[in-house]
Amino acid sequence: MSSHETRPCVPDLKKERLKCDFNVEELTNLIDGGKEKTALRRKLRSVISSESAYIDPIPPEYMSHEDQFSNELRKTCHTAMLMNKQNIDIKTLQLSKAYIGVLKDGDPLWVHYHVFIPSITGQSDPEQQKIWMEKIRTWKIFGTYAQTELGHGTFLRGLETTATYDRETREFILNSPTITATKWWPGGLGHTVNFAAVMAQLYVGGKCYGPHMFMVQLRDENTHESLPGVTLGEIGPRFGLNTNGNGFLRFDHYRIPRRNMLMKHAQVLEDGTYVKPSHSKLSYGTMVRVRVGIVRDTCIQLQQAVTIATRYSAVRHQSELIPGEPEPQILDYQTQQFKILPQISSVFALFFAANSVIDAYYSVTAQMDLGDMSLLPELHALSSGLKALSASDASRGVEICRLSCGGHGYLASSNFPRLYTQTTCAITYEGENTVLWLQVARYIIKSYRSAQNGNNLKHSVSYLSKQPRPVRGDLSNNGLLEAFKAAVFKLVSDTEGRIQRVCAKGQNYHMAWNQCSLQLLKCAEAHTRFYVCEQFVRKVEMAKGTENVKKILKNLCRLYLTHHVSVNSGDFLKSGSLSQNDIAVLEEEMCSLLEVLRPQAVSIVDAFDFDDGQLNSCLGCWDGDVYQRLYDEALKSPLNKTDVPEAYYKYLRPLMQVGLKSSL
Ligand SMILES: CC/C=C\C/C=C\C/C=C\C/C=C\C/C=C\C/C=C\CCC(=O)SCCNC(=O)CCNC(=O)[C@H](O)C(C)(C)COP(=O)(O)OP(=O)(O)OC[C@H]1O[C@@H](n2cnc3c(N)ncnc32)[C@H](O)[C@@H]1OP(=O)(O)O
Ligand SMILES: Cc1cc2nc3c(=O)[nH]c(=O)nc-3n(C[C@H](O)[C@H](O)[C@H](O)COP(=O)(O)OP(=O)(O)OC[C@H]3O[C@@H](n4cnc5c(N)ncnc54)[C@H](O)[C@@H]3O)c2cc1C
Repeated sequence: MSSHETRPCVPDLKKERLKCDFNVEELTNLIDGGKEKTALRRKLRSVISSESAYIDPIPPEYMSHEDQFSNELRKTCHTAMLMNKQNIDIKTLQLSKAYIGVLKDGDPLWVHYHVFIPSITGQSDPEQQKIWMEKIRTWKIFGTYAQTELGHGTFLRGLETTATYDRETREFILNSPTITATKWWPGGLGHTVNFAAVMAQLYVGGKCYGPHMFMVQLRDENTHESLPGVTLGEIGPRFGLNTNGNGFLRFDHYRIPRRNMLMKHAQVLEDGTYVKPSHSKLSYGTMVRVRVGIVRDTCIQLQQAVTIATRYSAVRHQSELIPGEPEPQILDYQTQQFKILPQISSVFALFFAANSVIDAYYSVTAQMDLGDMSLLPELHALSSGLKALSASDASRGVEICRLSCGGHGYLASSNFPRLYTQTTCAITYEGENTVLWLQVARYIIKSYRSAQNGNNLKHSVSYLSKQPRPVRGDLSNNGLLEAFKAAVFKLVSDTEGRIQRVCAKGQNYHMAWNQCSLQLLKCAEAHTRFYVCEQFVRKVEMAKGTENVKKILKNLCRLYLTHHVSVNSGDFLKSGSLSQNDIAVLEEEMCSLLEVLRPQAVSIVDAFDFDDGQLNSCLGCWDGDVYQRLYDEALKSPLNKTDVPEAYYKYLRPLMQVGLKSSL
């Protein structure tokens, strides 16, 4: 049973928690990766929760843009000091769930820790690392990842910032030749960081060698003033993440030493000789790493949203289910269960997928460090697909959770608006989703063709070697995975056939690709969905623990499978891997699973173990005292400081005094 079991809560939630038939703490440990990790997370959380510096002086919604930024910078700097005192690695803290809730609308140093530092460690040679990492460790250098420009974010070969080698002075000259060459978006670039890892087109002896990365000082280390030749600023208010300090940057023939090119993979020697990397896309390595991390991050955002929606749905009563009877908890409506429970299953699907892609990342990069690049294309496809799938599933999931809370879900005090803006931007950053889906499709089509030519395929696409033949009527988990394979195979073979047909009509390959890109997107998503389903099934099969926790996992896994078969039933029918009757049986099973899981829903989300400070939501609080919290939060509005606001005297009263002349 949960350790929270004895804390007071409203009767509805008490009743829900008493229904719990599994060990909540065991599920928490599973999600954390073991008992010790739960203990560590809670220890970190208790350090964080006891810090008065993290209390916002007023709700940030009521602060100016400038004050919001300053308040978050204050907290992020306090964290650095605190972790230093406690001898805790700040990157570990930031990736831990323990830190959730401290920064409300973005961390101006997030890109420094999780994109800039990995760029330095992953892209510079040992000598460069030694120099720069020392300065990073001693807080002399804070940096960002400056790649995107006003004119180009996706198409990196189209970047316009140039880094031209001057052999005489052994320097690179950085320049922004056009307005569209302005770096635009990098987190912290506005007014926080003093350095940046800058992606620029490398020119040596008049020849362009494509995008390469450079370590560039932007501000004076003592005064923090921008250096001559560098123009910096903030890009203005955004849909969300308004305190990330996203900035712009222009160079005017700005010189940096030759050794400021990051030289782990490619080099420019003093005499201007270019030494090429062992794989042309190694300079894109940071992006692969961050895409992998995003899967885990979006999963945690969805955990917060489903916790809020589930608890609120247990507390909220509305309408009549049976005429004349008391209003039921809205969680008793099947339609409400259908909004929320598939999102809970999605959390677990993303959780297992995130773990598996993180493992793949470390094992492939270890091989790459030994010089074997053969698995990079598969890792690129896998990380791109999972980044795209997790970002779009999680942001859709957060929005469904918000809608499931009716009007109150629209209030800032529900915390849904922030959660949504945090999750939806992951669809765009680190590779826009459509673009990444097309990268996955490219890998799948290439693999399919390679198999047609008799070659062996890498593990994740090996099922594209030959037409899978699922056993008709086998609706077990393995049976459904086989059906998935057959459905994806059919999508891929049809799409590849269509590309060939378009080409046969005289169209060039690239135009044919574009004409088939809607189907290509479908192939990519279906392939990635299959991967996620397979990981879910296998990880649940392997899960250790008590029978009741395993039962919860099995039911959630089954809900995930039946839900996604139902949503994509057309693909299964077209491939002949499932019949109409199979689909009807599976949809009925999905509805029964909603009923089976409903009594456990509150306890499952309790297992995510967020405290109220982290959820920051009137609707999702542990005790369920929703209405009092909503009322108290409304009273904090500055407009409620006076009964009659000043705006009344300025605008409304003069209008009322004039009166209406015409009788409309
Ligand atoms: C283990 C990890 C643990 C922890 C990680 C830590 C934390 C992360 C956690 C969470 C994040 C949470 C919050 C974040 C808050 C704020 C935001 C923070 C950061 C955002 C930062 C950014 O957005 S940085 C900018 C990102 N920009 C992009 O992603 C640009 C997208 N564009 C591209 O990647 C490429 O240009 C392209 C793929 C679209 C096309 O490239 P290009 O035109 O050059 O190539 P081609 O199309 O011609 O393809 C050539 C072949 O190369 C293959 N390819 C392409 N990319 C790669 C790659 N990266 N690796 C390997 N191979 C690659 C391509 O497939 C082609 O192959 P072929 O064989 O088919 O020829
Ligand atoms: C919150 C946030 C933080 C960010 N942080 C950073 C950062 O720290 N550093 C940094 O360098 N950048 C950062 N970025 C920039 C981000 O990486 C880019 O916005 C992203 O890569 C998308 O590029 P774009 O904006 O040029 O979109 P575009 O590529 O212009 O996309 C616009 C539309 O065109 C479509 N499109 C583009 N190319 C193709 C194609 N080949 N095929 C089909 N459709 C296509 C897209 O699908 C999309 O619908 C950040 C962005 C955000 C929102």
